[in-house]
Amino acid sequence: MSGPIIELADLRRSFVVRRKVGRLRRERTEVRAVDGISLRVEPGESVGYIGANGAGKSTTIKMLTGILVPTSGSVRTCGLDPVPQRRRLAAEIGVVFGQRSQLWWDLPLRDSFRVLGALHRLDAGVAHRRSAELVDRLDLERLLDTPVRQLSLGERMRGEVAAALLHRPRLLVLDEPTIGMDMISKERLRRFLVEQREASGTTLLLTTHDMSDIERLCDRVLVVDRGRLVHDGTLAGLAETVALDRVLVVDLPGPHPDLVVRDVRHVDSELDGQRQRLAFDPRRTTAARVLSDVSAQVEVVDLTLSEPAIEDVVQTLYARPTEEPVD
Ligand SMILES: Nc1ncnc2c1ncn2[C@@H]1O[C@H](COP(=O)(O)OP(=O)(O)OP(=O)(O)O)[C@@H](O)[C@H]1O
Repeated sequence: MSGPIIELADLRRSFVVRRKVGRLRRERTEVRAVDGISLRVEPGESVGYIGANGAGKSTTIKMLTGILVPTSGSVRTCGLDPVPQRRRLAAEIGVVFGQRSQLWWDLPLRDSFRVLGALHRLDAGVAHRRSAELVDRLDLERLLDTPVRQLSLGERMRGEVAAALLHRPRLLVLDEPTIGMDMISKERLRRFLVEQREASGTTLLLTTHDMSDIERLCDRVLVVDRGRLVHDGTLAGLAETVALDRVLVVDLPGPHPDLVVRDVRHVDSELDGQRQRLAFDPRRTTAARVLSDVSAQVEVVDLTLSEPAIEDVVQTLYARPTEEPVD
């Protein structure tokens, strides 16, 4: 099938909530969770869908996966109307929710894969071959007989991703896939997703609060604010629009006065200057140049480079007074 994988046109979803006003009165208020979003995602794209808490990300995902009916506008996923064609859509998409499991808590992973294969009506031989391949690639072999509730978060998420890919969906939707995971588990999962995309051309749509997920996985970033799309472009384009400083943290062998480096703002020092934070605008200089200038003054024993948090990027974007929604 050709055509876009996701197509939203003026999509809206409101909720009526009852808010307490004063001590006794309750007032009905309309929350516009998604407020007129239009976009297309083409096959093979990898798209990050980001925004602050309550921006409308999950509501959008629920509509494009058929969990929630839109108030108005249209949504097509893999050419299908998600709610009425939910069963057909299930064959085309895989969904992973970081905070919710699609696996059976008391069953070993192996059995969950069997049940899912049957639900997708896969031939037993095909299901076995596919799960064996995913088990191998996601390093799940030694965990197959462990009940899901006994798995660590990172292990369970690898199981979730395998489960979501068992039927070879064209679109994989990941809602906060790395939330709560340690660095090594996050990196492992990201590497797998990059490989998956290269090998199978799976389209990825993910929401995350972790900038590194976007950096490693997405070539396009959509930013949503109060139900409206406020950025659609590359991460580099977003960084340029927002122009947030990056921060280089350097550890020195001993106490040291505050460093003075060109194109750098000294943020703070700890331990009598043994650790110093240096902020720089990536459009004016690079981490390599800052490091080289610091090394010319003093030995650097360790360093880390921190990226702006998604919350900061998004907040700065909203704070721009001339910003108009793109749709
Ligand atoms: N079932 C519901 N009933 C009432 N209000 C809802 C419902 N679901 C979502 N909302 C409201 O809609 C808005 C958008 O919520 P949504 O969960 O889509 O945000 P989000 O961007 O996914 O946030 P987070 O990053 O915190 O997951 C919020 O104000 C939320 O309170």
